[in-house]
Amino acid sequence: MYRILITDPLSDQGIEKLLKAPDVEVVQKTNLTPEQLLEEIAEADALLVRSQTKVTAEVIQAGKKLKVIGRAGVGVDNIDIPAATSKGIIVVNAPDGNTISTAEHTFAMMISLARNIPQGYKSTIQGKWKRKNFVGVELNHKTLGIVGLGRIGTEVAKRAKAFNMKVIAFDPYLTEERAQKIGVHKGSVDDVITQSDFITVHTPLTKETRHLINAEAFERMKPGVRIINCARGGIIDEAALYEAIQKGKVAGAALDVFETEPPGEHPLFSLPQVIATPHLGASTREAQENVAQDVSEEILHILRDQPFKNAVNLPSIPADLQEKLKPYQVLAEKLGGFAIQVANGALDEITITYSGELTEMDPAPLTRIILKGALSCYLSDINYVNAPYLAKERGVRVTEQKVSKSHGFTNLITVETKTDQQVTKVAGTLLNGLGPRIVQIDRYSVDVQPEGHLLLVQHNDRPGAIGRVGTILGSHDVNIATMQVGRKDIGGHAIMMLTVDKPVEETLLDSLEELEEIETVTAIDL
Ligand SMILES: NC(=O)C1=CN([C@@H]2O[C@H](COP(=O)(O)OP(=O)(O)OC[C@H]3O[C@@H](n4cnc5c(N)ncnc54)[C@H](O)[C@@H]3O)[C@@H](O)[C@H]2O)C=CC1
Ligand SMILES: O=C(O)CCC(=O)C(=O)O
Repeated sequence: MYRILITDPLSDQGIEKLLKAPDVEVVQKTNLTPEQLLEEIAEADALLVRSQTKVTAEVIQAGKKLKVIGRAGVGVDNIDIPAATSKGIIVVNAPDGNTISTAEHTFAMMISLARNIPQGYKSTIQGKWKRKNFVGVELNHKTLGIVGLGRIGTEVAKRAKAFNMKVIAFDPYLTEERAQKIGVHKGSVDDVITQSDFITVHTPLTKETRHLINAEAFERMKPGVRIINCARGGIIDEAALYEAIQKGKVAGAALDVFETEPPGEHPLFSLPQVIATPHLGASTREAQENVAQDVSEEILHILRDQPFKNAVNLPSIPADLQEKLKPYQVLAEKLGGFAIQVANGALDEITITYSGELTEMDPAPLTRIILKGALSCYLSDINYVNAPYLAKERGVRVTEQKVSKSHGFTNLITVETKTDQQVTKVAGTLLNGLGPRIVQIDRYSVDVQPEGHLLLVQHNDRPGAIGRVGTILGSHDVNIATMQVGRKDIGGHAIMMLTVDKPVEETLLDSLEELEEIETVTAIDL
C-alpha cells in the first residue's frame, strides 16, 4: 500500500484516480506547521503539493520512504530540487494543465490594466461617477513584448494577435520558423524592452531572469509602457518598478505574483496605477482539475514502476523508448555492479559503449542504471535519479558512446572502468530467451549469468590449480554451482569464473590468495 500525502488543497475530481486506487492510501492534511510536515512525511511514499507547501531539504531528508514529489502546477520553486535529486527522489510537475487559464488570466490583467477596470469598479461602488479619471488605451495596433515564449507565452501571443496587436517575442529557444508559425516577430530582450507598449513575462525565475526587468530596463522603455507579470515574482525588480511608475515612465503594472508571497502591505499597492491578484493565474476549476489529474497519474505510474513523462529532475524519455529499454534494465544494473566489483582501486572514469541494436536507440537511460548498479556497491540510497549526480559529485568521469561492431552479439554493452590502479573491461549482452549474460572480462570470453555469488580468480595456468581452488572452497563448505576457465596461452595468465552457493568470506579469499599460482581473487555479489 502506497501512502500519498497531500498538503495543499487540490481538486477532488482531479485526485479521483488516487482516491480510487486499490494500492493507495491518501492522506490529505493542509495547513501543516513545518514540524507537523516533518512528522507526516516520514511515512509517505509520495508527497503531492501545489505552491504553498515549502518542500525544503529538511522535509526531503525526513521523507525516509519518499520516492516522488508531485507538484500540481508548473513552477517547482517551492521544492528543493537539488536536495530531492541527491536523495534520488523524482520530482514531477503538471506543465500543461494550467497553460490556458494562466494565459487567459494574463489577458484579463492586460485588458484590466489598459482600461482601468479595477480602479473604475472601486470608484463606482463607492458611489462616485468619475469617468474622466479612468480613460484607458486600446490594445489594437499596440506592440506587445513577450519575454519567454513557452507554453503560456505562446497562448498569450495567439490571443494578442486576435486583438490585432503586433507581438515581439524573446526566448533563447525561439527559432525564426516557430516565430513565423505563431505569427510573432522574433526579437532580442532589447527589442522587447525598447519597442513595446505592453510587456509581459512568461519565464521561470532563474539566475538569468531574476530582475531581468530592472531600473536600467525601465530607463530604456517607451514612455507610458504597461507591465504584466503572471509568471514569477522577482523577474521584475519591484523597487525599480515603483520608481519607474513614480517617475511617470511606466503607466501601470498588473501583478499576479510577487517577490514575497503573500506580499502584505506592499509599497506598490499605494500606487493607483498598480492592479494585483493573489497568484490566481491557475485558479480555475478546469486548470485545477487538469493539473491534479495529470500529476496524480504521474505519481501512480512512478510508484507502480510504469513509464512517466514529466520528471523535472530527469531527462524526459518517450514512452516507446522506455518500453524498448525495459528488457535491458537488469543487464545494465548487474553489469554496473559486476564492473565495479572487479575493478580494484579508486574509480576515476567509466566508459560505457553500446553496440548492435542498442545503437538504434538513445541508450542514455541505461547509463543511469549502470551507474546505479556500480555506485550501489559503495553508497546507500542510490537510484537512477541520483546516480549521475553522485558520480559527478565524487569526481567520476562518465563517458557514453555507440559503436556498430558488436562481436557477433545482437546487443552488447561494454563497461570500462579506470581506477588509480588499473583499467578493466567487462561486457554483457541480453540473450534472447535466456536473459542477461556477462560475455567478456578483459581479454577473456565467458558466459556468466550475473546473479548471486560469483568468484573471479586470476591465476597462472598450471596443472592442478583448478583442483586446489575447488578443494579449498570445499573445505570452507562452499559449493561450486558453475565454473568457467579462460586462458590466452598455455602456462600463461588465466582466469576462473565460478558461481557459488553462498557469500564468500574474507578468510576463504585469504586462503585462496595464499596458493602460489593465484594472483587475485575477487568475490562479486549481485
Ligand atoms: N501565475 C500563475 O498562477 C502561474 C504561473 N506560471 C509560471 O509561468 C511561467 C511560464 O510557464 P510555462 O509557459 O508553462 O513554462 P514553459 O517552460 O513552457 O516556458 C518558459 C519559457 O521561458 C523561456 N526562458 C527561460 N529563460 C529565459 C530567459 N532568460 N529569457 C527569455 N526566455 C526564457 C524558456 O525557453 C521557455 O520557452 C513559469 O514561471 C510558471 O511557473 C505557470 C502557471 C500558473
Ligand atoms: O498552484 C497554483 O495555483 C500556482 C500555479 C503556478 O504558479 C504554477 O503552476 O507555476
